[in-house]
This record gives sequence, C-alpha cells and structure tokens, in this order.
Amino acid sequence: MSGTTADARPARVRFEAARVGTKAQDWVQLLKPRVISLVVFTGAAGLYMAPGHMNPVMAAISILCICLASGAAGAINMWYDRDIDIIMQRTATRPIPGGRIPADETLAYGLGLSVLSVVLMWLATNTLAAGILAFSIFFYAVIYTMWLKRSTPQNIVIGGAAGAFPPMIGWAAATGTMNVMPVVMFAIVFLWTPPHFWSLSLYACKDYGRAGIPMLPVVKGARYTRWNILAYTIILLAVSLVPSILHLTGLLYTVTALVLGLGFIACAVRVLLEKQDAGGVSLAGDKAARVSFRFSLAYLFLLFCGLLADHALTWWMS
Ligand code: HEM
Ligand SMILES: CC(C)=CCC/C(C)=C/CC/C(C)=C/COP(=O)(O)OP(=O)(O)O
Repeated sequence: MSGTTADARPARVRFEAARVGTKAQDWVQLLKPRVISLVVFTGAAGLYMAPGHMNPVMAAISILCICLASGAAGAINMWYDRDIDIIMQRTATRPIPGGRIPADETLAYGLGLSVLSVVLMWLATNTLAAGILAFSIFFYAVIYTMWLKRSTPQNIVIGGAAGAFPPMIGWAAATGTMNVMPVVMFAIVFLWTPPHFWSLSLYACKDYGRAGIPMLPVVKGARYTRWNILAYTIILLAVSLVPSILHLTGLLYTVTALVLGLGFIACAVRVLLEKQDAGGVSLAGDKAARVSFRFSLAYLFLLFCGLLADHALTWWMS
C-alpha cells in the first residue's frame, strides 16, 4: 500500500475515485444533475400549463428554485445513503464513497441549498409554492430516504410522490392556487415512478440485495416485479388519458399519450416475456428491463412535451 494512511476501500473504488472528474464536478454530481433535468422539466411544464402570464424573471427564479431543491434533496440522500452507496457497484464511485467530498460538508451543502431554495421561492412567488417545495424536499430526504427506502418494498410507490410534486410547484408558483390539471400531472409522474424504477431494479437487484435494501425484486422476486411493472404501465396509460377525458387537452395530447402509453406497455410485456429462469431472473442479460428503463425516461419527457405542444396549439388557434 502506498502512503501512510490505510485506505480500506476496494481497489476498484480507489481507482475510480482517482479517475473521476474535478472537485467542481463532484459538487455537481452530489445534486444528481441528470435526474434534476427531468424533474425541472416537469416543474417548468406545470408552470407553463398554468393560466395567466407569469413574469419571465419570476418564472426563471421559480424553475431555479425547483432545480436547487431537487439537488439539495439529492445531496441529503447521498449523505444519508453513504453506508450503502459504498457497497453498491452503481453508486460506489459517488463523491462520498469515492472519498472525494466529506460527508459532513455534503450535509451542510444539502441543508444550505434546501433553505436557499425555499426562502427564494417564498420571496419570489408565494407561500403555497414554497410550502410544497419544502414538503417535497422533506418527503424525498426524510420520508423516502431515511424511512421507506430501507423498510418496505413499497418504498418507491409511496416515496415516488416526492418526485411527482414539481408540476404542482410550478403551477402554484404561477398562480398561488391549485387545480385539477397539476394534480393529474402529479398522478402521472407518481404512477410512472414504479415502472421507471422497477425496470432498473431488475438489473440492479444483486446490488440492492447486497446492501440489504428491500427493493421489490429482492423481497418478492423478479417475476412478481415484472407483473407489477406491467400493471403500473396499464394504469399509467389510463390516468394519462384523464386530461383528454376532462377536455383539459386536445387531440395532439391524446394521440401522444396513447402512442407513448402503448409503447410503454409493449416494453413491459417484453420484460414479462423475456427468457428467464423459474424465479423470473433474466437469462438474457436483462435486455428488456434495460430498454424499459430507457423508454421510461423518453416516455415522461415526450408525454410532457405533448402536453406543452397541445397547450401551445390551443392557445395559437384561439
Ligand atoms: C422515488 C422515486 C424514484 C426513484 C427511486 C428513482 C430511481 C432512479 C435510479 C436508481 C436511477 C439510476 C441513477 C443512477 O444510476 O445513478 C434513476 C435514474 C433516473 N431517474 Fe429516477 N427515480 C425516481 C424518480 C424519478 C423522477 C420523479 C424523475 C424525473 C421526473 C426521475 C428521473 C430520472 C432520470 C432522468 C434518470 C437518469 C439519470 C442518468 O442518466 O444518470 N426519477 N432513477
Ligand atoms: C422538488 C424536489 C425536492 C424534488 C425531488 C425530486 C427527486 C430528487 C426525486 C427522486 C429521484 C431519485 C433519483 C430517486 C432515487 O433515489 P435512490 O436513493 O433510491 O437512488 P440511488 O440509489 O441512485 O441513490
């Protein structure tokens, strides 16, 4: 061993830690930037769908606050999960387990950004938006991360609410009120989260098992998880059509929701039918689950694009 201090981390983790980016990139990585991009997009969509005209500077500040809050919650999640992140291959090279950023600084960073985002949202918009924003941080960092994640296989079904609030926050920031449309947008993201995450959990199952996290395939098995993914994609398709049924959206959105929903169901059926052993464990390298996970990301992005385009078209034709 080189140097004077003993380093108990596995060789692969030490190698990765030395290889990964700069200090600034590490601070950004703590915020889970790629997840934020989609979270912020759904928040901006909620803001855009709201009636009336919001001052563009206020709109930009509101979106920045959602971005900061989501990142802050991600940093607190990484602080709390540092003991399991070092065990799981997918997360072992994150800034804390990689030994590049101290845990206490990460916590201070997460708490600082949380306060900043909520106070800024409150000053720039209204109490309702700031209140839901604060509740979202609390729900993800405390309810999901510190409680549900380690205690029940339904962790992400309930915990998924945290990531579903941004459209409501965007709407509240623009109007100071709540309505059916943002609640339906919440429901869409809420029901999207299980097939999104369970697709990934099918091929990350060993990691979660080793870390002792009771994710659905670890506790109930891969076959049960496959059926659940299919069930949620079917419910998701039905709920995604609620805006059409309530005449809140037009034909463009309806067609988008139908095509994407059927595509997601097709992915889920492939996950269900993939070559597997008696326990439902894939014999095909979890190819179908990997496709389903990637499709889930495209699905949510494109569905919300459909909402925005439909809204813009309705406005343009009126
Ligand atoms: C409790 C709810 C959720 C759970 C448990 C969850 C879980 C995960 C996990 C474990 C990953 C892989 C991350 C990695 O490899 O580092 C992931 C990726 C991702 N998630 Fe989720 N997710 C949830 C909700 C959401 C929400 C609400 C959004 C956005 C609206 C979202 C957007 C994304 C994106 C964009 C990625 C890809 C990140 C990348 O490419 O690195 N997730 N999710
Ligand atoms: C406005 C606001 C506060 C929004 C919160 C949005 C948000 C961050 C949602 C959760 C997204 C996510 C990556 C969960 C995975 O956590 P995990 O701990 O299961 O995944 P990991 O194992 O990759 O850390």
